[in-house]
Amino acid sequence: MSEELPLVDSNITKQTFLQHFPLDEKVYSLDGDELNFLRQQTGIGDEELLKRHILKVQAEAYAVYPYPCIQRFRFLHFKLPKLPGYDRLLKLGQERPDAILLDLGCCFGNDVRCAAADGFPAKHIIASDLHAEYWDLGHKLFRSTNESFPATFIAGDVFDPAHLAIIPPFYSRPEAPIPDLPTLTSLNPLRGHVTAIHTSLFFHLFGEQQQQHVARALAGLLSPEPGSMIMGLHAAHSEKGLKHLSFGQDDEATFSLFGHSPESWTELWNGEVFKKGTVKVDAQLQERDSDGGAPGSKVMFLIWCVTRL
Ligand SMILES: C[S@@+](CC[C@H](N)C(=O)[O-])C[C@H]1O[C@@H](n2cnc3c(N)ncnc32)[C@H](O)[C@@H]1O
Repeated sequence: MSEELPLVDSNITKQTFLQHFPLDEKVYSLDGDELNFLRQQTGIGDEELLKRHILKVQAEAYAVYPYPCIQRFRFLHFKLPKLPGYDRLLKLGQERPDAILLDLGCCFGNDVRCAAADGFPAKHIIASDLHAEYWDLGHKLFRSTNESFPATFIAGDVFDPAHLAIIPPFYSRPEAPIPDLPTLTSLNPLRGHVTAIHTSLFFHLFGEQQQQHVARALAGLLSPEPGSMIMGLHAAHSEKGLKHLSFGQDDEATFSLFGHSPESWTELWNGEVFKKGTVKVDAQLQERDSDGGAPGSKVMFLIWCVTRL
């Protein structure tokens, strides 16, 4: 298994996360579409009861691993539905009978649950994460079962070749047939068959070489059909490199975060990962609230989509 959170300096440990990100009801926020979605999915109409339900599941998830995004309730907030390629993705789900959507680093899976509610066939959705517990907690959070939300979950480490090995991208249809999704135990049999891959708040967990590794590994899964896409958002920089950012509720520690710029991210996908000219890369920076810094502090996020031409 890879070591988790290699982005943080080695002196920052799980213990340090717990110290700097104590669970705190005050950072709870849920409104608009996300509140309505949670109400609809859970059947809990009362806002206070819903909040108690969420806090209970959050505490269980935090005990699995104390990700700042769990402490900051990011698992309730939509990422995929707000990405520019989302409508195209839903269309692919409707138009391609064999369309498959993969969410990598899915955590509770709120984004793919929204895609399913918006019409992407749930049986054609694969979600994957290092921690299977998060997926189970997703069922608890959304009060669902494998029957009511029949997406396939596959636990695994993205750096484990037995789960996801690096192979060159496909430029013609793979010979191997599409596997029976519910029987999958790793991502490898999906090579060349995945129509759309979503991965948010994920790449920034890793350094430069690991980001390149993940990009190559995902490229080998993507279908060669024009329009197939890989998309997501994560913290990045206006210039490629390592940056020291303050860390924790009180900004008292620092950590270094490797980030691509929109230009270097585009070059990575169009030329290094895929043959130049075979994909279109949209990548733009947006300033957003930081999950890692003190409340109110901002970081740049890369919002991106790689589409097969
Ligand atoms: C910061 S969370 C983001 C979750 C979700 N995508 C979101 O946007 O809310 C990162 C997720 O990546 C998972 N993860 C971390 N390292 C991983 C690895 N090596 N392989 C697979 N998943 C990993 C974590 O368990 C966690 O659920």
